[in-house]
Amino acid sequence: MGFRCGIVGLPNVGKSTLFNALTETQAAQAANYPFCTIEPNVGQVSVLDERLDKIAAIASSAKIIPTQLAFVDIAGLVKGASQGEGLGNQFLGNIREVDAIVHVLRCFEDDDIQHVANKVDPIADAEVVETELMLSDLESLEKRVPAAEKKATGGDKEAKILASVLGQTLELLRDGKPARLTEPKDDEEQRLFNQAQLLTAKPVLYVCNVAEDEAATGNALSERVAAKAAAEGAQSVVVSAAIESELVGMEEEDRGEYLAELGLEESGLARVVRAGYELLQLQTYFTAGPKEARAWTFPKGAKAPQAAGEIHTDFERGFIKAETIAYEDYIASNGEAGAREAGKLRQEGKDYLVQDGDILNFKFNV
Ligand SMILES: Nc1ncnc2c1ncn2[C@@H]1O[C@H](COP(=O)(O)OP(=O)(O)OP(=O)(O)O)[C@@H](O)[C@H]1O
Ligand SMILES: [Mg+2]
Repeated sequence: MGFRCGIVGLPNVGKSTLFNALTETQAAQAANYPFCTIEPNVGQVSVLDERLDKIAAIASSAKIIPTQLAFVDIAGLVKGASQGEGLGNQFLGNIREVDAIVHVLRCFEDDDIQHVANKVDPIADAEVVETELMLSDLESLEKRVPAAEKKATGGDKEAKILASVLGQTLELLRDGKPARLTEPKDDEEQRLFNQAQLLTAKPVLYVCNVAEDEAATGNALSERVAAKAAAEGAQSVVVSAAIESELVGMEEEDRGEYLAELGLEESGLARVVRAGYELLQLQTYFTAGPKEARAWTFPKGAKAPQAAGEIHTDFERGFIKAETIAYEDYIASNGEAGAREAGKLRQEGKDYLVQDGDILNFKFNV
């Protein structure tokens, strides 16, 4: 099971256009009318990483397999969703299932494209969506906190911890602040907080969808979004979904030329994927051999057996050790044989904290 980023936002802001470009398919129907998307579409997106190409060149790998991140195109959310308005509850349910939120904000003017509030204002738009998510969390905690408090008076230890941490969250929400700002006191509080699966606890990336000629510079609207993101500990990127959807159909060469013409160094999608990866606190390790060089995703802070489990559950179950080469050492020693000679190939056990960029070879026995 992989990590999933849910693309959310008001209707008709460019979510499906972005999703299609991301997944390089026309799987999601992008059209100029609100509520065009009802069932969420899921797409796997490759995470580009130049380290993988370098490793593959050294190992003379026949195949290169990048790691992937899943994006989900969720239907547009409107005011009143928490009360079941629009396609309300279904949307909130879809959002609950993702690990991070990619919030698309319309930052382009175009009289031909209808805006549900008839005005382009990304800050107001962002607040509409956030308010719905906060109301949904608030409603759920208004029930759960008193229930936990009642159980706690009966002597239930876990309920006591739950009441303490979610009580703090409830105060924040009543103050109009997202659950994400909760500060659990210890690991146990953190665990129970995570288990509560609140919508506003999820990390957020704002995608400012600008007009084609503003993709390189952003505009006054995207600057306001950037300021909002900074104040909330969220992130933001400037992308023109219109450009991205044009890039998809192009040959590699034309693509480079077109990007240069627009004053862009790389496609906005690469930045969205990278930001999504960071948002989820994900890191990458590699496996390399003549058959293939492959990147694998693991959550930051994972130990060797858990990272091995990303390849196969048997690797985790029967884990013996991991032969490990740090990325810089692998490059400097020109591959595994050189690293071994230079004493840079380490034998690591089950408590090893896997580092971003590690080249690993797992020994296991089942
Ligand atoms: N940067 C942009 N500049 C101009 N037009 C754009 C831009 N991004 C998207 N559009 C146009 O806006 C319209 C709506 O896009 P899209 O269908 O992707 O919205 P959506 O957010 O998925 O809507 P819904 O919530 O209804 O599913 C489309 O006509 C699309 O071509
Ligand atoms: Mg859509």
